[in-house]
Amino acid sequence: MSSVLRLMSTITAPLSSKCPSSLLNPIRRRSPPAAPFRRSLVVAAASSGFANENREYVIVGGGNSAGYAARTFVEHGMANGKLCIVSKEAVAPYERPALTKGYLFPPDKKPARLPGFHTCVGSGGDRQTPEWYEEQGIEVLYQDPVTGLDTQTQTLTTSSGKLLKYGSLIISTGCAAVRFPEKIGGNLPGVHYIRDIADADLLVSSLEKAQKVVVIGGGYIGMEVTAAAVGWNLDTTIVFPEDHVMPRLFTPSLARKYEELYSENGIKFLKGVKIDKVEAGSDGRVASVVLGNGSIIEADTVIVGIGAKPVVSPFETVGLNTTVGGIQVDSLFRTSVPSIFAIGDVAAFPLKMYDRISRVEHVDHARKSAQHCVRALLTAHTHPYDYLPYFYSRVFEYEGSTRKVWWQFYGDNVGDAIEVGNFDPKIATFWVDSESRLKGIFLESGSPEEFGLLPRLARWQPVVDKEKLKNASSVEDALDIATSSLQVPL
Ligand SMILES: Cc1cc2nc3c(=O)[nH]c(=O)nc-3n(C[C@H](O)[C@H](O)[C@H](O)COP(=O)(O)OP(=O)(O)OC[C@H]3O[C@@H](n4cnc5c(N)ncnc54)[C@H](O)[C@@H]3O)c2cc1C
Ligand SMILES: NC(=O)c1ccc[n+]([C@@H]2O[C@H](COP(=O)([O-])OP(=O)(O)OC[C@H]3O[C@@H](n4cnc5c(N)ncnc54)[C@H](O)[C@@H]3O)[C@@H](O)[C@H]2O)c1
Ligand SMILES: O=C1O[C@H]([C@@H](O)CO)C(O)=C1O
Repeated sequence: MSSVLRLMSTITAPLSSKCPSSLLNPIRRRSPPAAPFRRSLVVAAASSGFANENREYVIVGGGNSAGYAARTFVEHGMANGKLCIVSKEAVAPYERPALTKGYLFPPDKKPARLPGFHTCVGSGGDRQTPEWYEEQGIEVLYQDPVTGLDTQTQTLTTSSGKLLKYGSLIISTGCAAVRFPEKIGGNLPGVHYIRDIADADLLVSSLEKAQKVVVIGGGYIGMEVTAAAVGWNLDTTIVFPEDHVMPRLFTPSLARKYEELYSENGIKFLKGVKIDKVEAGSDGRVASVVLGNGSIIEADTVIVGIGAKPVVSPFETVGLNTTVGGIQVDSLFRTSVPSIFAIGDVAAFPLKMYDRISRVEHVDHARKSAQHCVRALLTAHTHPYDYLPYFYSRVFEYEGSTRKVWWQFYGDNVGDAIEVGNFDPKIATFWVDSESRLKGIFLESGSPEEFGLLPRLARWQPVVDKEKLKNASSVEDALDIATSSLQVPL
């Protein structure tokens, strides 16, 4: 599998070959969504609030992108009495990244709790508490997932039996954790998956009495939760099938630096192994993990982070294109059905810079796609979404930790990888293609100024001297070499 495919968990169809013409020429194909209907609903909403069943704008999903979409509706003065959010969760939208970071700090290190991290605090915006939604006149239906959609009558059905008629619909249902099947112990008490705050609460209650933890999966969740378990002083083992952590993004050499740091913190690694099953003890709770090679690891708590899949149900049956994995949209987040949009993790969108259709399962895209979609919907602007991929992580952040880790990555991890620095604490990797263009940059422990260079470099893709970069004396030197190749002012 190419590294491009691995990095994005994406569909990598070149736009020109596989994208339907509606995606390539969205503006010619369709007029702005359902404008006359929208106007009639404004009148209905203004005169009767939410008493009647018509909602002008409905967002399905109460996660990261929903919170940012709500903020954008408010900024345009289009929320009050017009916007409804239908959520499966019991709480208002929050910054999901906190769940495997501040939320898992040990009890004596001031763990993050709501209302502290409601959107949009992660990007310096307002803390949108449930009261904020009320004050803005936004209707939020909690714990009432959407179960059906009729596109002819523009009506949603919820699990409690509500019928919600919409003018424009934004689908922001995100992803769900991939689970192990029940028959191999995937649902045993003490086996955890982390997607939402209810999952994180369950995990914390297990960690409070845990001694032996096994983390399955060497991706984002695996790396962040394993580091969190160190803060709780738990006997922790991480198990995954590949030969190094973060295989979709890290080079083997970069991964080794993080693995060494984790080992110094007492974490044990079992690499290149598959899981056979998870077994219960006499009390019915998880007691061990059986590996494909027959060995058994004792565990009272197991955390599974083996990937996520887009939540397309119940929308896959109503004519939306879900053959690409998520819900396919154009550069303004319009689906193939008029007046229906999709944003965030669930949306398969044209990644203009690299000329392919992608899904991105990271919060920066969740935020930006929400803002872009709502602005396009409300102002009828037609600028195509032109996203620069940005991923990051932070671990060992809690007070008293001996070594904090924080990295950022921008761009595309294709071409030759050139590593600079010794992880003391900085290290950088530059991905350079066959035409010597800088395509992607990873930086650990940079200063704010250094991190600030990354998006500009990844966006402008300067032609760099690979030999000079390889011989750079430090991360600072390498960044100087790369930025001096930029043809545009910084
Ligand atoms: C534990 C964790 C840590 C993360 N950390 C980072 C990080 O450090 N950096 C980073 O860049 N990204 C991170 N991510 C990824 C980031 O959180 C997601 O990309 C982002 O949350 C996507 O936003 P979204 O709105 O598309 O989906 P979500 O935030 O997942 O929201 C989807 C919402 O839809 C709801 N829903 C689903 N189905 C229905 C239905 N039928 N009816 C009603 N509601 C429904 C869900 O309950 C949820 O509330 C993390 C993800 C997780 C799980
Ligand atoms: N900092 C961040 O951006 C961040 C942090 C946490 C979560 N997330 C998001 O949450 C979602 C889930 O994260 P994740 O870490 O589960 O996914 P991931 O794709 O990052 O990693 C999955 C890992 O599980 C392993 N794996 C797959 N199948 C397995 C199996 N059968 N047995 C054992 N291991 C197996 C893979 O080898 C891989 O290392 C993703 O969308 C991710 O982007 C992001
Ligand atoms: O983007 C983020 O938002 C939360 C937190 O900053 C909110 O306070 C978090 O941990 C992130 O990485």
